[in-house]
Amino acid sequence: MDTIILKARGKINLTLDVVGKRDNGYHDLRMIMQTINLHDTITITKTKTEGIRINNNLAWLPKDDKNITYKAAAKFLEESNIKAGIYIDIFKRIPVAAGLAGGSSDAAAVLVGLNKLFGTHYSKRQLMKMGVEIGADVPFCILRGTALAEGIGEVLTPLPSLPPMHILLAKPNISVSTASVYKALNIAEIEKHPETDDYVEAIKRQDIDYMTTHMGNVLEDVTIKMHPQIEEIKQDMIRMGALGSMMSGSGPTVFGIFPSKYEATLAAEYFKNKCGLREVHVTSTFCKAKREGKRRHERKRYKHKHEDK
Ligand SMILES: C[C@](O)(CO)[C@H](O)COP(=O)(O)OP(=O)(O)OC[C@H]1O[C@@H](n2ccc(N)nc2=O)[C@H](O)[C@@H]1O
Ligand SMILES: Nc1ncnc2c1ncn2[C@@H]1O[C@H](COP(=O)(O)OP(=O)(O)OP(=O)(O)O)[C@@H](O)[C@H]1O
Repeated sequence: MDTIILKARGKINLTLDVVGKRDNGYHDLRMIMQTINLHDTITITKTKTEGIRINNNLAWLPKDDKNITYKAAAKFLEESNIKAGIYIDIFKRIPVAAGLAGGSSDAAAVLVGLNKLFGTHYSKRQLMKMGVEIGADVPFCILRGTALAEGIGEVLTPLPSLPPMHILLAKPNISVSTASVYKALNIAEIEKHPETDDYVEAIKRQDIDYMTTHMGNVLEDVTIKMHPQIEEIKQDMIRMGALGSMMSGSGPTVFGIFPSKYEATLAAEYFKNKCGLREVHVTSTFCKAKREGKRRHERKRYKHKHEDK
């Protein structure tokens, strides 16, 4: 195998709490993360000439060692002591610098893809360990699904899959640097912390009503102070029928959970046409259990087919 194509899915934070600050500036978190189906497509090809080459479909996105996928590939080659040539093509759909872990997910896909391409058989845990050195969200992007994330985001406890939910993403026409949001946060000034443990229980009993009405993100106040239009988008989403709406990660993307794809699509038209937002997507929550069930089924079918011969 010389080429592999992977889906690098984004994420939303259903809750995000900051519980401490480390000497190196990083923050201790407790947050519930959820993979969404909106994805970038990553194609990795082995090449004859040694080195890492990158291409992507956005004119302004780095194509050199500034691209996070370069760092992921370099880390993998260093860890595995492999000397090889790699070409990475990225087709971006996930908005950049948006709070949706677009870059982190690309990096995660590169680690997973190279592991398959070179047959190195690293475990998921080993890949996640490599991943955290590239970015705090990378381990979750390797794990995927629904999870409680602690530490700086890398201590992950998988949670039961959520029932499929319709998600609308609306990004104001601005980009926000994650570092600047964490820098501006004053932990002592946090007014309301999300009830993370109660939220975990609600996920366990699949209580959608609780899940849509008890989301909370302590970074919201910080980013909204910088860009008040985030609050307007949140309120518009509720007015347009969202069961709940919140900023994802450090922002500025706002997501809404809608009762149907139809209502999410109507609201999307409003944000695109009436508010002039350029990056609006209707997507859904990624169900890991369903995906793994499908894979088991495919393996079984493959086995049957070959045993019949
Ligand atoms: C906001 C979230 O997306 C929520 O899921 C993540 O916490 C951010 O994860 P990320 O973008 O992968 O983070 P990194 O690329 O490792 O770090 C970006 C910047 O965010 C800050 N950062 C990140 C994670 C963390 N637990 N504490 C932090 O203070 C650091 O100052 C760092 O300079
Ligand atoms: N493959 C990539 N995809 C997206 N951004 C990249 C990539 N490589 C480098 N970057 C740089 O990383 C920064 C933002 O990354 P990213 O899109 O992961 O942020 P984010 O949406 O805020 O994610 P997170 O929720 O993890 O903070 C931008 O400055 C961008 O130029």
